[in-house]
Amino acid sequence: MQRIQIKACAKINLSLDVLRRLENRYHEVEMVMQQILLHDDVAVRWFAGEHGQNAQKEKVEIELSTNRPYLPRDERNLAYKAAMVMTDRYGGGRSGKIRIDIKKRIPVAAGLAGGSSNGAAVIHALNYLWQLGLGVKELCEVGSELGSDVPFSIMGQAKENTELGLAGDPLATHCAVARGTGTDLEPVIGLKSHLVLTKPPMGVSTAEVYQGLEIGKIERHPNTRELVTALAKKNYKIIQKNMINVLENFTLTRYPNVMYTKNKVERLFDEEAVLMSGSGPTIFALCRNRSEAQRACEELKTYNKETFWTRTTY
Ligand SMILES: C[C@@](CO)(OP(=O)(O)O)[C@H](O)COP(=O)(O)OP(=O)(O)OC[C@H]1O[C@@H](n2ccc(N)nc2=O)[C@H](O)[C@@H]1O
Ligand SMILES: Nc1ncnc2c1ncn2[C@@H]1O[C@H](COP(=O)(O)OP(=O)(O)O)[C@@H](O)[C@H]1O
Repeated sequence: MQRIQIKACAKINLSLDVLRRLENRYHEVEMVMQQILLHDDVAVRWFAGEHGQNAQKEKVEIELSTNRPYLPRDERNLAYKAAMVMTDRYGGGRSGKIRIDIKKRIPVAAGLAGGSSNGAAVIHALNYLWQLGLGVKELCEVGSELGSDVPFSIMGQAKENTELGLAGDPLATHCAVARGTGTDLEPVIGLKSHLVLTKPPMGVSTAEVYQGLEIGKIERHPNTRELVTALAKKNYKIIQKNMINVLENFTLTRYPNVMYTKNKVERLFDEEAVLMSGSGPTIFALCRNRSEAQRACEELKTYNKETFWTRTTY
């Protein structure tokens, strides 16, 4: 039996712009995605079965466990689905069992790509355990079959999980500009910051938010180029000025709980350093140091149980 454990990190969107609705009901976006240290632990074991003639008859079995009993443990789980996609593509001639154990910390349906990070981790794990020798570009291509956020998770995990041997790959990065449907990724210099994240006790459907968005009525768009330059120059004033998420207005208006949380966080911080991540409902704030993040976390925990202090990865 061979085993690897992967740090499946969450992401935040430092900016999120929607440019247009596409014919396939997806949307063309332009966003800056940043990996954060808050992570799930994804352990993957490969029990090789018999080789030779028997291998033809046997196939690859997949088994999954998680500490969140309400999550599916079959192909509806992105980690399980990732194992299926990898088996379809690269499992030919192999027989045995893939055992996936997920210890979740990242809140679910939160705008933090928790599920995507689990899928990405399984793709990395099987590339490693099966010694496929695939680079980040090829792994991202597999990941894009699972979801729009999966390729970024693959790039981030390649940087953070050095034991995978891919940290030097040109596409391994903590931060990227995402274009197209979110899978066309350009590595950029990221943000070094402590953070507090807080999620009201509800989930948000990404599809509902995109479908509900009225693109013509968006009032403020982020300037992605300006944001990328500001990140490279560590110009926090300009970074904060461009921390705009065009999905925020829809989620805040539709869910008063999220609006309430955002107002609470804004009262603790400079308003410009506070933003909703992805389609929500998690609200994050940039903090000056760890103790500020810890203090804010204590305070916000009294409103939302799912409140964390963490930092970006860099
Ligand atoms: C909004 C973002 C920002 O990073 O993240 P989350 O809030 O989900 O974390 C992403 O664009 C979400 O990525 P992800 O959650 O992987 O989306 P997918 O599974 O690919 O798609 C879910 C649904 O969202 C809508 N969708 C997604 C991506 C996109 N560019 N346009 C869309 O309209 C589609 O309706 C799709 O059916
Ligand atoms: N491994 C997983 N972890 C979390 N959610 C998962 C997983 N697999 C499938 N899901 C499903 O995906 C949906 C979105 O999950 P998640 O990735 O946490 O949200 P978001 O994209 O908003 O960050 C949830 O409704 C959940 O049931």
